Amino acid sequence: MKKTSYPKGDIRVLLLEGISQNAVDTFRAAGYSRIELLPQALPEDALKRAIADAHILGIRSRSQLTAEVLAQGKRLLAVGCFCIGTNQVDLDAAELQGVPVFNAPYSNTRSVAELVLAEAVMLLRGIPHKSAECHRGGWSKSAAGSHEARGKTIGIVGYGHIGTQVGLLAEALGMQVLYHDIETKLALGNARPAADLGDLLARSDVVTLHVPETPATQWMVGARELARMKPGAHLINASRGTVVDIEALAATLREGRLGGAAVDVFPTEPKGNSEAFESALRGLDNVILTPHVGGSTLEAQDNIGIEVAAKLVRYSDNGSTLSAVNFPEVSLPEHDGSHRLLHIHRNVPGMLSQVNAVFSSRGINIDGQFLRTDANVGYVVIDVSGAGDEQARELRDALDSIEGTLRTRVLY
Ligand SMILES: NC(=O)c1ccc[n+]([C@@H]2O[C@H](COP(=O)([O-])OP(=O)(O)OC[C@H]3O[C@@H](n4cnc5c(N)ncnc54)[C@H](O)[C@@H]3O)[C@@H](O)[C@H]2O)c1
Ligand SMILES: O=C(O)CC[C@@H](O)C(=O)O
Repeated sequence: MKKTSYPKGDIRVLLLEGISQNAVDTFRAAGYSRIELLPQALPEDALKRAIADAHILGIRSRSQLTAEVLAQGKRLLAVGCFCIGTNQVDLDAAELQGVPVFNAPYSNTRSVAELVLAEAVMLLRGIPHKSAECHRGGWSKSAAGSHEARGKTIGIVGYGHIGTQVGLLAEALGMQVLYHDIETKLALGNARPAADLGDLLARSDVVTLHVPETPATQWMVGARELARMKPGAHLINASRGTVVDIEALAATLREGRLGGAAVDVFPTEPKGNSEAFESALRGLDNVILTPHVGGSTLEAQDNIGIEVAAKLVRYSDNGSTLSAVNFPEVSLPEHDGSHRLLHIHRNVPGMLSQVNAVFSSRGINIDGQFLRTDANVGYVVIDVSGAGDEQARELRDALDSIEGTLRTRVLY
């Protein structure tokens, strides 16, 4: 294990929102010891205080890392979202602060897909309503409104990692699979693209949403879209709460136009398990309500813990930003020389020549240099041999004084 310039024992890792113990174990195995694991998200003020002391911050979907919150993270090196979605982080603000953000793009995909398929079957059979009646002492043994999934059409909006898995599972049950995506997607199995969203809504018995939260997906299913769905069809949303207009959905369900719905995500979600859940959908028997647990299986959380912690360790130890969601991606080899320096800067012309001048003007030969840029930021990693620790610190200070520098580190 290469010794880092900043001792690992001093690097503070703060993990919020009940992240898996596997993450802690991964950090410990890599030599990190100052790890704090909290079961809940923090309110804004507490989050601002906590981020001020953290070098590495791990969150899930509840912690809102706005530009204002991030600005308190003066020591912050990296953020890990121990989930798929990264909409809770102001990614541009993080990047311009020199902070890469990592996530787990696949580890809970299967968990979401399994839940969605199970909900599709339950809704097609009218089980939520029947179950609620039984709980009240009722007994409506009847086949009316109960359907097999076989032969029915499932319409998948957002045919990405989760959407394609849902499609494959649904096809195994004998369902017809239609999908709509803004990108051209390879159809798996016998799935077929719909002409557009309206076409998908009009032809599906079950519509399931698997898009990310973006300006284009905000309220993408409202009264107009619900009106285009087949009478008696079902809607499933396990994507993000801002994708569906919940009031419009509740009104449509009350009118009896749709058969039912399963909703896992909401425009406003409780910050923790002790906060009350409010929604216009509460009390509707034909709606399955779940507390944002689509990806919450032990299998998924354990895998996510390892995956994201490993990415954070790799960045902290080695400088690699491979698979960061907001940052130029650099995959770095191990380096046997004396020092590795990181320079993160605004992507403006002339930066690299100024960086190189810092080394050439001191007669220091560069062993290896790795540069990647995106529209906002450039990330350059410089490996050198033969420089002493004192000289490495002096090089860092010289790099720091280049105008447009966002962050500089001597990694080792
Ligand atoms: N409920 C949960 O616990 C849970 C768990 C995991 C993920 N999620 C949510 O599910 C979302 C999807 O996850 P994924 O891994 O499949 O993501 P993904 O990026 O693999 O797939 C998303 C797909 O949506 C498409 N898309 C984007 N904008 C669109 C639009 N306006 N119209 C149609 N298609 C559009 C993309 O092209 C992409 O194919 C995540 O962004 C996350 O918000 C929720
Ligand atoms: O675990 C969470 O809080 C979020 C789960 C899910 O919405 C995701 O984006 O992966």
